[in-house]
Amino acid sequence: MEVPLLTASGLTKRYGTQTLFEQLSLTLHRGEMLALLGESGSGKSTLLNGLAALEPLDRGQVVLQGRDILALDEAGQAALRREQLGFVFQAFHVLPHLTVQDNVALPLLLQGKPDPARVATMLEAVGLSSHARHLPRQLSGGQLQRVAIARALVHRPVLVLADEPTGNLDPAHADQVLQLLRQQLREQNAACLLVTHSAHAAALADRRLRLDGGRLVEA
Ligand SMILES: Nc1ncnc2c1ncn2[C@@H]1O[C@H](COP(=O)(O)OP(=O)(O)OP(=O)(O)O)[C@@H](O)[C@H]1O
Repeated sequence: MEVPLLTASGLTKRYGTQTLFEQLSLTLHRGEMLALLGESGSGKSTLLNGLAALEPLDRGQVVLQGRDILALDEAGQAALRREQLGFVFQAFHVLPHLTVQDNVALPLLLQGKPDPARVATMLEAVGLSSHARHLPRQLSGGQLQRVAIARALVHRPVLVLADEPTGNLDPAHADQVLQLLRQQLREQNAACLLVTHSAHAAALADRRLRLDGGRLVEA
């Protein structure tokens, strides 16, 4: 059996006396898209952010390609996020004053590895070559979400963390964005953890887990 890309174990998060989840385990393999479902407030976003050390967990280990993310110091975690992770959120986090191509180029610039050819390839892949020099305000919601996907993948991350990436989109555009994400993951042999309320999005994943009462169950 192939070694998992990511192995998380013992994940525990409490707010005061409330235990959001306790002793959760999770594995992800390369090329895999795993959907994370669960009611509002069940802790999906907290878990997603916890895996990337964007939110402190009370306990747990998150081993990505042999390295325990939570055991790294802050600089080490930031470097790992920059180099190995890609993020897609519902609110896009597309920077309003940068053109589409500059937004997509950002992860490469942050690593000191500018690569205009790679940016052009990603814009082509998401069907936005003709919008390269546009500003975000000139784009539709679906187009913005495609910018976010291009940016999340431009630096070839091994793991993409996506939190409701289609939450703002109509079904046709949601489907387009998800298919695109899938295709890009496959091409790069990367994995994706996809937090979603959408049954349709979940159906496109390889595997589905539900966070329910602090436990992860097959969905
Ligand atoms: N800083 C905080 N202090 C106390 N409680 C918090 C804090 N942050 C989040 N919570 C609680 O943790 C719970 C889980 O929140 P989280 O955003 O992870 O849920 P979710 O499953 O992603 O929800 P949704 O589907 O609505 O986005 C919520 O009940 C929330 O109120």
